[in-house]
Amino acid sequence: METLTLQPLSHASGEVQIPGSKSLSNRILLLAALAQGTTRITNLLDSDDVRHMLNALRALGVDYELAQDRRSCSLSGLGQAFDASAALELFLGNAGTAMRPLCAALCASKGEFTLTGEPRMYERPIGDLIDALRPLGAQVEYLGEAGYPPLKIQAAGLKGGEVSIRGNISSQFLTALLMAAPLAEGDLVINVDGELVSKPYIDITLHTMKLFGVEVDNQNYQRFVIKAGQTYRSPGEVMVEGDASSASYFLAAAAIAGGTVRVYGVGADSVQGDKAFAEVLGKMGAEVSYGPTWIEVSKGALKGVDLDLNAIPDAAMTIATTALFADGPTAIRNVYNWRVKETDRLSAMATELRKVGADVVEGEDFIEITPPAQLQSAAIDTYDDHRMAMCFSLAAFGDAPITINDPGCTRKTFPEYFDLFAQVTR
Ligand SMILES: O=C(O)C1=C[C@@H](OP(=O)(O)O)[C@@H](O)[C@H](O)C1
Ligand SMILES: C=C(OP(=O)(O)O)C(=O)O
Repeated sequence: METLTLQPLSHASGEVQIPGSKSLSNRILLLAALAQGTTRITNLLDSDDVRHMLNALRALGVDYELAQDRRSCSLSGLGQAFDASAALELFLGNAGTAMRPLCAALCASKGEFTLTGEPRMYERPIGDLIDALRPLGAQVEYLGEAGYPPLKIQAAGLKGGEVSIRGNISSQFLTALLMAAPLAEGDLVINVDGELVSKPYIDITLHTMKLFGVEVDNQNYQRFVIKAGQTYRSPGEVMVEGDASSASYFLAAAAIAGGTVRVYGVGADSVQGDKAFAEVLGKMGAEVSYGPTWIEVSKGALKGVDLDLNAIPDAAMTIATTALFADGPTAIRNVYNWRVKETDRLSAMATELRKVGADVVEGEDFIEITPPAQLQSAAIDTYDDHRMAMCFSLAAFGDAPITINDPGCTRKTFPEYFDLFAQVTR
């Protein structure tokens, strides 16, 4: 296994151009494929999750040309749902933003599709989405455990109607249903059953659908109405915003170490909920300013916070390691679904924070972190979770070296992370 040892760091400053958003890249690619017309996409993310979407679209007969650096793409939309004459198997890695939305869009298409992925994908639930799709006519078979991929879809389109979907495990189920809705034969009414987690990701979905010409009547995130007769139409050119979750590591580095870091590509105008990460750093005591397309953070004396971070589950992981440098304990609450992401993130986070000396309470849906007087040197296991690798790079701001096991796992969303981190912390 590859490892990377970070010697103790004391400084972070500079400017970072943040690569494209995973959430936006995969939504834009899917809607561009379904839309009428050609879409020219710039600042596309080049990472495993996006490659899985691109490979699936190619197999589904979508024509596109990628630039050599894979960061811009010209894609000819089908102007309709997918239609495959031969049975297809699509491998989607561990990309939730590919598996869930493609599953719904394929149910609304024609053909026989088998959706596979990495072993961890087979432990990540999808049953709530399938339960919502079946009353609309979807024929889905679980090839392994019920409620989980791999799946076999015998697709013959979706009818309209009124359905309920549970939102307490992943917002991606609702996102998937929303994006497939215009492909259904009639009006679709979606009722959210119970709590909806990760709500800002629904805003990203509605924003992207609107960009492609589809209006959704959002009734307080509890009921969504999508009128039939709407078709996705290409807006022509689309630029993908920088990834707000990827920005969090650099902003946290500035808050911890001193100096000033400005990230470009994501700012006050961003549609991504994770732009609010910097506000959390502000509550911890950092100095924060926003421009339309940038965010800047400088050091303050950091104090612990006690916050519900359900709305920003990805960036919340960065708060967990930033908490190592606060004066006093930090609690991150209402993050049960950390358990069903790339790994069980509550358990992984607790285990690795203890290795550097923190005192940690792991609850069913929360984590409390009391920082040690001095961080200990440790080899951090990353559990094939890009965010474990990235957020533990911040532990190197203590006085002891930190080894990151399998740093290459950042390829899921941010292959060049450690190079950029080295530039900012040099
Ligand atoms: O829709 C999206 O793009 C995402 C939604 C979130 O997942 P959940 O809704 O499962 O929390 C987030 O953690 C994931 O990285 C991306
Ligand atoms: C949860 C994540 O990914 P996915 O899109 O696979 O759900 C993540 O990137 O932190």
